[in-house]
Amino acid sequence: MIRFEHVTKRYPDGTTAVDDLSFEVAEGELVTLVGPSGCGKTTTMKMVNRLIDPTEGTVSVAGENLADTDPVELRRRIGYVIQQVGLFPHKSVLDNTATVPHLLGTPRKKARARAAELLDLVGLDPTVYGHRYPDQLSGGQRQRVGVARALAADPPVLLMDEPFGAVDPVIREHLQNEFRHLQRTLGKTVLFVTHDIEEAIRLGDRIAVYGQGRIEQFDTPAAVLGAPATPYVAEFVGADRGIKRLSVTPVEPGDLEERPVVRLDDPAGRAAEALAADDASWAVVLDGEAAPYGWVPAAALTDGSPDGATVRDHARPMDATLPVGAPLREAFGALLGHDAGWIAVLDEGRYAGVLTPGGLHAALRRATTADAARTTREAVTLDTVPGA
Ligand SMILES: Nc1ncnc2c1ncn2[C@@H]1O[C@H](COP(=O)(O)OP(=O)(O)OP(=O)(O)O)[C@@H](O)[C@H]1O
Repeated sequence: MIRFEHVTKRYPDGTTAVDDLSFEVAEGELVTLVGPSGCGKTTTMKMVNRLIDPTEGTVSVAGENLADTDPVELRRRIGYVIQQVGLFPHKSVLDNTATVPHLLGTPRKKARARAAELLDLVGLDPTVYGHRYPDQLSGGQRQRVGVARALAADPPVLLMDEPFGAVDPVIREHLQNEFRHLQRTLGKTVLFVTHDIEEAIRLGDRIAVYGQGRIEQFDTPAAVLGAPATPYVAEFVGADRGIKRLSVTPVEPGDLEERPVVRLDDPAGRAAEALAADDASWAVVLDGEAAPYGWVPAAALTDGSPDGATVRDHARPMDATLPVGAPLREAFGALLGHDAGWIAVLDEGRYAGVLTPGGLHAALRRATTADAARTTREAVTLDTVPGA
């Protein structure tokens, strides 16, 4: 959808901001450009809406070479969200959001109706906020209006330059999650600039890690964290990259441990025999619907179960469960939050096994091996991206 081919940008003073850059963003993909200040991220982004033209090379969007386009017309087709939002102070939130469709010729009433829908979509009730002016909003609310406005003309491509940089960390994470969800729902192609590796990881389908004027690695967050292509990337993503990887690695069925399973209504004696046969000290207890109820220690079943006792009489509830596919970070949090040292995992609502600290560790190792294999195997057609 967005394609850079051997693009170089030299400013008149001789600064080479971007040096022979080649990469491609697929349709519907969200790519984050991350790197330290001055490495050329913004210059890259501004070449997509022709706020800057390349010195050499070609930038194209949907197959169209941008050198052949009218910049003003192009910008109406490409949404642009920046940190300083740039809302018109004298226009209401609703009119700010309706600006571009109105410019494009949509009748005012229709443009406003669409604007109201978009405000709703970004979590601002149009009946409450629509008639306010930008200075009557919080920073986070202004950013939301910025996103709504960028979406108003329904552009296939969105460019976002540190859009959430000015809001506090809690609101920021909230906006990131909402935006990610919105982007997936709407299927927009997004190029997103940030200097924050956490943000890049949280949002990106793929991340381009910038060194000076060039991309050092272009890959999925899991691969960048699991197999940094260069020492520079390893340093940039941080010594705690193992921890960060917990956020981007999902729990898979193969990570789970099998435990003996008993039912709430099983006779205690029979359950005790089943555990003894497995030489197990505890079992997972499922309810009548095969959903996890909790666990039962073998000792409780064997010690003093009167005739007629069932597992229910000894079972201990444990309400934390996780679905297959949940990020390991969530699993780790759940493990730490419950004393049990394991957590029941569900596959489409049915009990699938338990995750233990050992399983968590194995899952991380699995992800590393898979990433390493993938990085060498999956050739990326980009000839200026080392390590890809
Ligand atoms: N108009 C200009 N004239 C000369 N040099 C420029 C100009 N604009 C940017 N630069 C230089 O080009 C390099 C890349 O700048 P750019 O704004 O693309 O970086 P960035 O990665 O977006 O940085 P930041 O995160 O600080 O915004 C920097 O060295 C910058 O000083």
